[in-house]
Amino acid sequence: MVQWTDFERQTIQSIFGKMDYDDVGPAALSRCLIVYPWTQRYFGNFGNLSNAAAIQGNPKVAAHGKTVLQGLVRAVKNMDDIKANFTELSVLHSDKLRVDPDNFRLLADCLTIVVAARMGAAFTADVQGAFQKFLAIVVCSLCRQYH
Ligand code: HEM
Repeated sequence: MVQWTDFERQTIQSIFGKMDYDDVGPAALSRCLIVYPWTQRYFGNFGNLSNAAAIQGNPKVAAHGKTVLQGLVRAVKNMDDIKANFTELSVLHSDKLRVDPDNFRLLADCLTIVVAARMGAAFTADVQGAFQKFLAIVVCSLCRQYH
C-alpha cells in the first residue's frame, strides 16, 4: 500500500482544491496532443486537430480535458486506494480504447508543466515531489489492467 506523509496529502489536496479545472484540464490535454502528436490518433472523432490553434480551440478537447481532471479528483478523494478505484478506468483504456500505456505518463507530464506554470514560485521541489508521486500512482493504476 502507498504511504503518504501529511505534507504530501495536504499538498495534493491543496493543488486540486485551488485548481481552475476549466483552465488546467483543457491546457494539459491540448499540450499533450500538440507536443506528442501521435496521441491524436485516439481522438479521431474529436474533429479538427490539424494544428496547435485548432487543438487549443477545439471544444471536444476542452471538455475531455475536464473529464480527465474529474478522474484525477476521484483519485484525490481516494488517495489510499487509487488502484482499486481505477480498475474500471484501466480496463476502459486498455480493452476498449487500446491506448498505449506509455501515453499516460506523457499526459501526466503535461499536467505537471501546466500546474507548475500556474503556481509559479509556489511549485517548490517538495511540492513537485508530492505531485509527481501522486501522478506516478495514477499512471501505475491505469496501466494495471493491461495484459
Ligand atoms: C492521467 C491519465 C488519464 C486519466 C486520469 C484519464 C481519464 C479518463 C476518463 C475519466 C475518461 C472518461 C471515461 C468514461 O467515459 O467513463 C477517459 C476517456 C478516454 N481517454 Fe483517458 N485518461 C488518461 C489518459 C489518457 C491518454 C494518455 C489517452 C490517449 C492518448 C486517453 C484517451 C482517452 C480516450 C480516447 C477516451 C474516450 C474519449 C471519448 O470518446 O469521449 N486517456 N479518460
